Amino acid sequence: MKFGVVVFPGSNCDRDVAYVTKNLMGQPTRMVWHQDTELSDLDVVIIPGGFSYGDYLRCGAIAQFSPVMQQVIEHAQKGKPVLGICNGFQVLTEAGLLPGALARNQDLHFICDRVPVKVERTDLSWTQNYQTGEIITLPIAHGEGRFYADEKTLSEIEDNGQVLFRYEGDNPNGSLNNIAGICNSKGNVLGMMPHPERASDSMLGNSDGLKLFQGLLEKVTALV
Ligand SMILES: N[C@@H](CCC(=O)O)C(=O)O
Repeated sequence: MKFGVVVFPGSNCDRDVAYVTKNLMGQPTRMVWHQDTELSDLDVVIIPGGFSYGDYLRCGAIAQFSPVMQQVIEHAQKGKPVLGICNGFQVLTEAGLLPGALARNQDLHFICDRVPVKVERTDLSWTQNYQTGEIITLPIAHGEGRFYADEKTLSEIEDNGQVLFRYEGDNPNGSLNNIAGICNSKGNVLGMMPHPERASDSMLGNSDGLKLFQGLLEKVTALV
């Protein structure tokens, strides 16, 4: 399975993601510069964390206009997997591939921590290797991670079962309904604020995030 990792000016988790897909999972992985407009060789597109365009205006607000994004949208429209981690999640909401928005954390501080996260749904490839209701620990590092959606959108997200990950216990950033990660209605686009790639190598003391990437290898057809 071939992975593509999108790189914007200011991305800083691109190599961490590639380390997981290439070194830990042994899958072909291509770094995709944001001006690249050819993604047809890829099975999975990952938009990594970081500070694309210096987080000017709003996180992800400028990256959505990069040339690569039109191809990312087409990739998603074909039902192929797209994962946005942290800044990648912000880019996906800005691009309209996921509902809602990520606003500044409620205390207006950048948060860097490890937090318990509950896996809500396990019938999609992304989460099939977890148990429903399992509490995992994942790193977070963001200034704009407070998930927000208007009332109607929020109830649609909940009613459709689009919440895959929820903060357990303390809500670190004020996200509505403790939302940490959502998918689109088809299930093939996932955005999450926690960083699974930073919790994938047991050498770092936590590999709770690895199962998410491994899930993609085993049953991609279950995504749609
Ligand atoms: N720059 C973004 C995300 C950071 C990241 O992706 O790690 C923020 O502060 O909200």
